[in-house]
Amino acid sequence: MPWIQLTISAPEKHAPLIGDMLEGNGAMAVTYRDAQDNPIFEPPIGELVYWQETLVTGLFPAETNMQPIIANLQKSSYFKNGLQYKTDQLEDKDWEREWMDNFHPIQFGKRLWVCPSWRDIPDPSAVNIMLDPGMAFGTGTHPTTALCLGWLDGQDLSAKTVVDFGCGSGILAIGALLLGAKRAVGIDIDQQALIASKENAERNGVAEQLEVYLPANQPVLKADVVVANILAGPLQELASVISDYVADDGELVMSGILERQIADVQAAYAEHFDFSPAQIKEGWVMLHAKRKR
Ligand SMILES: C[S@@+](CC[C@H](N)C(=O)[O-])C[C@H]1O[C@@H](n2cnc3c(N)ncnc32)[C@H](O)[C@@H]1O
Repeated sequence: MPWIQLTISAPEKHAPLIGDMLEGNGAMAVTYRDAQDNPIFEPPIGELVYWQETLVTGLFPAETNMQPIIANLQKSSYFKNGLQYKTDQLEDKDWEREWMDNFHPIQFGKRLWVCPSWRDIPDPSAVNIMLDPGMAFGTGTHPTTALCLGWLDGQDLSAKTVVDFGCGSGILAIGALLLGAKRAVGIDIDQQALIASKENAERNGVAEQLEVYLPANQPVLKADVVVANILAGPLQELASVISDYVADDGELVMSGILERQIADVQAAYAEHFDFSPAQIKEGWVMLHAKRKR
């Protein structure tokens, strides 16, 4: 399927919100790059802090009418000095190549590395997730995935059962299995994500321990750890479904939340969960909670 790629130059601190706006307008995937390393726009006249700009790129299906989306962005107060944007038509193979060029091994916490399957492993003695995200979300480059991986890295997951709600590429479920979990269940509304998760699990030798499901078929079970990196809206709508997966002494980790959405998400879970202080990275939030006793 060919794609339209919309690339916007945004102030670094607003980049997550711009990415959120692109997703809210139908982007299938959003990536972030430092504008200094990837200059494609002329610096605005008189603008001395160009290096603080981030290139936010949204990938849209080819049939998308981009004009209303661009008009919406132009109205936003983030672009009071003018919206700098560029659209390109992309074939699947170009998108894949773009990912491949921009995706390098990254370390999370003390033990965990995410390594693109086509690159060399920097530290063979580490816990290495070999990953090829395909069209599914989840390479570790997004702050929400990074926050969840960092949390998983700090846990003793030996023999634990983990539910990865919104599994995308399977990165969190596979990371948990490689860190010692005995069983992981990935759930996603996107069939491509389930395929990518299974392929990545094979690549990492943990396919037998990972089951994947569409929500319509999701199993009934209690998990020691539930990670849900989806957006604040679905986290609130699915509060009872997600809560039901958490065992009595289990833990819940949620991300995909913006700072201004913390209170609403916590309120949806407050009856049954006690929250630790929020962890924040580049405007994105990870919430950790334990079931109330
Ligand atoms: C932000 S990505 C997270 C992927 C991966 N877990 C990670 O941490 O990088 C969110 C994923 O949740 C899925 N998703 C969105 N809404 C969902 C829902 N209501 N139920 C299940 N999955 C959902 C999307 O298809 C997407 O793959």
